[in-house]
Amino acid sequence: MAPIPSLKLNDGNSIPLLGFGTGTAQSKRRQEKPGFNQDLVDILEIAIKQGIRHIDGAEGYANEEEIGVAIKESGIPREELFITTKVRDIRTLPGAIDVSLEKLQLEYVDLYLIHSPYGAKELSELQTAWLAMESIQKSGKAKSIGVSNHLQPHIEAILEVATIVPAVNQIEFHPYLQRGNNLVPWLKEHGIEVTSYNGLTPLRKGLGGPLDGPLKEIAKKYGVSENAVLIQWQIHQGIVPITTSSKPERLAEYLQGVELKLEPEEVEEITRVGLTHHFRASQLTRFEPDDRS
Ligand SMILES: NC(=O)c1ccc[n+]([C@@H]2O[C@H](COP(=O)([O-])OP(=O)(O)OC[C@H]3O[C@@H](n4cnc5c(N)ncnc54)[C@H](O)[C@@H]3O)[C@@H](O)[C@H]2O)c1
Ligand SMILES: OCCc1c[nH]c2ccccc12
Repeated sequence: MAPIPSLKLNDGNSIPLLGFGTGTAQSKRRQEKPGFNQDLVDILEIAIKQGIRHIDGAEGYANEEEIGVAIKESGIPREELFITTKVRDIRTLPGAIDVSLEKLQLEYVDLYLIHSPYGAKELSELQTAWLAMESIQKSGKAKSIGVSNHLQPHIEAILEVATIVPAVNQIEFHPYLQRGNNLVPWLKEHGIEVTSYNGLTPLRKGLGGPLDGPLKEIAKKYGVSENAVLIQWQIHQGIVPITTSSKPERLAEYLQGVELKLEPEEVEEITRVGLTHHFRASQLTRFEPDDRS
């Protein structure tokens, strides 16, 4: 399979168009079987063998050690991988990166994110945190720096003091959460790329909603899975989906989504139908819950 294409970030670095998430699919497993998560190492190794090069981790997922082992065991040269981690508590910056790098057994991460703005009581705390993030990038411990779950006011506060514009904002994004179509264009105008999570919500908690029919039809037309269609729907808009699975066959479906070509009318139909509803995956009450993941 051809290498997964990349998107250029505002600092000149490139981010592969599909990321493998380590935060949610494995959380149930962690509760059932605490301790070193060999299942995560195994699926990461499979994902890397299948061509995935972008891994999304976080201090808060408590699995950086496993990611480090999988990277070492994959045998893939470090510079061919794109590794993200996130700081959980901004008050631990800039030292937190050293702890993460030690667990990951890495000299640097490709992308370091502030996991959430909500740990800050005042916007000034976010500004202080951002300056610490800048010092981390300057030290070479993170090639790129960014944020996650930040809304426009959070980023506006950061931009007031920034000498480095965040490269990325990682947010929940799917047809049923397009944020009134405002946040993504605003981020792009400011040179900030978007990586998305919960992108498969219409096929999970949103199952039973108005997108069921269109997704099924489009997937049938191209002989791919519906999640491939949703992945391409994001990539088509210049968004980098972060998704995951513990099932290798699903990873293969996701990869088909990277290569899929959709007609502009198909992308628009998903956008239009998705905009008829608005909810976060975590707060869904409208459709029948789906727990097949
Ligand atoms: N920054 C943040 O605050 C934040 C929050 C949540 C997730 N994340 C990141 O994003 C990653 C992906 O998040 P996600 O797991 O919610 O993403 P997702 O919406 O892509 O869902 C992936 C899950 O859907 C399941 N799935 C795939 N196809 C399905 C189908 N047809 N029917 C039913 N289930 C199906 C998979 O097995 C997997 O468990 C996480 O692992 C984490 O790395 C970040
Ligand atoms: O990324 C998953 C959701 C999330 C946001 N902040 C966190 C901190 C620790 C663990 C998970 C999260």
